[in-house]
Amino acid sequence: MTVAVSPASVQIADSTIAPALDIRHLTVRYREIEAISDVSATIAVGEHIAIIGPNGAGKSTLLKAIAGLQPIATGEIRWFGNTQAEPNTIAYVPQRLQVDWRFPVSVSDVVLMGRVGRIGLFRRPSAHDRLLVQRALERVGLAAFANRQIGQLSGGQQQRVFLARALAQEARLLLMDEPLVGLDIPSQDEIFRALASLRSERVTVLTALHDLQQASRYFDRVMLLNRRLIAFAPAREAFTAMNLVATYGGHLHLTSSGDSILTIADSCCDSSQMTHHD
Ligand SMILES: Nc1ncnc2c1ncn2[C@@H]1O[C@H](COP(=O)(O)OP(=O)(O)OP(=O)(O)O)[C@@H](O)[C@H]1O
Repeated sequence: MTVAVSPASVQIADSTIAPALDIRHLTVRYREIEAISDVSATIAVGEHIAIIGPNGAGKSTLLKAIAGLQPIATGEIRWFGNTQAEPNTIAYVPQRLQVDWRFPVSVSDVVLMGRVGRIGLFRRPSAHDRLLVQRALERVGLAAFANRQIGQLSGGQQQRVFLARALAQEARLLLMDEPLVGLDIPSQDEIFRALASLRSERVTVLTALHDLQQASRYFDRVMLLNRRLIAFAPAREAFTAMNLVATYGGHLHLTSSGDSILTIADSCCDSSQMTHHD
């Protein structure tokens, strides 16, 4: 006997899969400063999300809270349906300036650190671990740099080392805090290529960004954040003049030509000129 599976029953099965992240009424404070206020968002497994907002909007704070590095004041985060984050499943790539690049370790050592959670601190890495390190370096175009000290790399290469570490970790959730700051276009492209290759493995990606054009080109949805969540939608829907003014406030000058071209000069942000062109 054959059993027909209707599209409706397939949908029911799909809807039982827990989202990668379920953030409910999240508020994070540093003493009296409320860095994030009542943020709620549900992110599906495999989605790639750009977090957009001016300096001080709470982008890093949100990423750190999701990484389990920042205590939550009120609200809740569920990771793959669990109320506890499982560290092995999350890779967090901090802002470049937060890393001590003089630390005397090689590129492959840094990438191998991504395996520590899986192999344990005091066990030797296996051939499989080393293979994963090599593959991760190949994926970000750095195989030839495996034995270099990390301080001897360019900014773009250093950022890619941390992406390779996340790949070697085999994380299901990748959090990157402004990975493109200070990188030239080829290095940025290399990072986007590596991120794109994670789609086939359904790795969920959240990246803090300043460039609206890149957000709309490379990400499924964008979060517009300024302490509270202004919008969370595909870029085409989220990047309305009203939402952008709510996000960037008085620092924003909008010019538009037709419906789809926005030019934003934002004196508060690292990038002095941000553009969004369809
Ligand atoms: N460790 C801290 N102690 C006290 N206040 C902090 C701390 N970290 C961040 N803040 C404050 O929290 C708010 C949000 O900061 P956060 O770094 O999350 O913003 P951001 O959007 O990532 O900014 P940027 O684009 O400049 O990195 C800011 O007002 C900031 O000054």
